[in-house]
Amino acid sequence: MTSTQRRKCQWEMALRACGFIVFRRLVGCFPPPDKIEFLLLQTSYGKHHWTPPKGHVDPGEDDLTTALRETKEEAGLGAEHLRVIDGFIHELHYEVRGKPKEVLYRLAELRDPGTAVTLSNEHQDYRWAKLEEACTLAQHEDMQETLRAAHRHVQAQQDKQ
Ligand SMILES: Nc1nc2c(ncn2[C@@H]2O[C@H](COP(=O)(O)OP(=O)(O)OP(=O)(O)OP(=O)(O)OC[C@H]3O[C@@H](n4cnc5c(=O)[nH]c(N)nc54)[C@H](O)[C@@H]3O)[C@@H](O)[C@H]2O)c(=O)[nH]1
Repeated sequence: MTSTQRRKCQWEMALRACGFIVFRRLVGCFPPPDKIEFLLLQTSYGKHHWTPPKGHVDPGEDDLTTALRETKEEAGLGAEHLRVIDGFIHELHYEVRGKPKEVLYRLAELRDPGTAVTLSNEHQDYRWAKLEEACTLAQHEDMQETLRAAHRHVQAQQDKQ
C-alpha cells in the first residue's frame, strides 16, 4: 500500500490514533521536588500544535504496536528506551475537520533520561516540560487533564516505593 493509499484508507475509517505520554525523571539534581518532565512534540504543519508522540493506527495494527511505532518514528525512542507503565490508559475524543477522532494514550518512562530525541520531518521542535509548562503547550483541556492524570499516577507510584 502506498502512503497516499494508506492516508486515504485512514480517512475513510474512523480516525483513531495511539501514542505515549512519555516522561523522564531528572536525576542528580537536588532538591527540585518535582523531577518529572513530559515530552511534547510540535508539528511542522498546520497550527504547529504540541502533542505527545502519537499517530494513526494502521489497518490490522494493535494499539500498543501503533504507540511504539509512532514514538519511534516521531521521537526516535524505541521499546528498548521505554518502560511502559501499567494501569494507565487515557482515551480522548475530539473532532478534526468535522470527523470524530479518538486518541488512546499509554504512559511510558524514558529509562535513561539522557537519551536523545530525534525528530522526523513531521515535527519541528520538542520540549521536555514540567507539568504546568506541558499543559500550557498542549492547550487543549482534555490533553491537560491527561497530563495531570499521568503526573498523579507517577507520583502515586513513587509514594508507594
Ligand atoms: N500539511 C498538513 N498536513 C497535515 C495536517 N494534519 C495532518 N497532516 C498530515 O498527517 C500526518 C500526521 O499523521 P499521524 O502522525 O499519523 O497523525 P496524528 O499524530 O494523529 O497527527 P494529526 O496532526 O493528524 O492530528 P492531531 O494531533 O490530533 O491534530 C489535529 C487537530 O486536533 C487538535 N488536537 C490535537 N491534540 C488534541 C487533544 O489532545 N485534544 C483536543 N481537543 N484537540 C487536539 C489539534 O490542535 C489539531 O487542530 C502529518 O505528517 C501530515 O502529513 C495539516 O493540517 N496540514
